[in-house]
Amino acid sequence: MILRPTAIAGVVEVRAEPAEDARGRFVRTWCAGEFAAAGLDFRPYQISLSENPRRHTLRGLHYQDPPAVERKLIRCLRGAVLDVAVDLRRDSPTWRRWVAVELDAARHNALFIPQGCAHGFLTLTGDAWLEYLIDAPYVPGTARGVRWDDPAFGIAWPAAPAVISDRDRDWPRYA
Ligand SMILES: Cc1cn([C@H]2C[C@H](O)[C@@H](COP(=O)(O)OP(=O)(O)O[C@H]3O[C@@H](C)C(=O)[C@@H](O)[C@H]3O)O2)c(=O)[nH]c1=O
Repeated sequence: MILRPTAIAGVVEVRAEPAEDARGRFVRTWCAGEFAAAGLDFRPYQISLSENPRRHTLRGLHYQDPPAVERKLIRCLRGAVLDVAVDLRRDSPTWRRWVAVELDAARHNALFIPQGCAHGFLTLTGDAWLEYLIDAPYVPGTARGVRWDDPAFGIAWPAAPAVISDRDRDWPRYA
């Protein structure tokens, strides 16, 4: 497992190092000790699955305000997505900057999103499944959002969404 920092502090791509033999592959996808060694004290509380049948489905951009903050590790179990994190920490040198990482089930890579960053993704294939490891319980009504196409961020999505929820289309602009 290789933890690769991105341009946003705390947003980390986790690259897998599969062990392969005649039977197939064995892939470590999270390890408390290896995360701690990289400065990430991340202990999952719940695991959730997001199934997206159609290509160019967009979900996000979502974040949580204190005290309902969460950190999450996101991996594509099937298909591929462009996964995006946006830095909403006003005291951060990369405030309002974004990073995008293609998560591909065949590569087993994942993206770690710290608290204070918004997250969203666009599916690049049909039938894209995302697994979330999240360090907090789900509390309905605590999700916040910003718009995927907000000019405050200028995210270079490779395509416009073909499927998006009304809620995600209508999030307020970031002030
Ligand atoms: C997020 C979530 C939703 N739900 C329920 C609520 C609702 O009935 C249904 C769909 O919820 P949502 O519309 O919020 O799902 P979705 O838009 O996929 O929300 C997710 O988006 C991505 C971008 C993230 O980063 C995630 O943290 C999460 O916010 O699932 C849970 O039971 N547990 C959860 O953790």
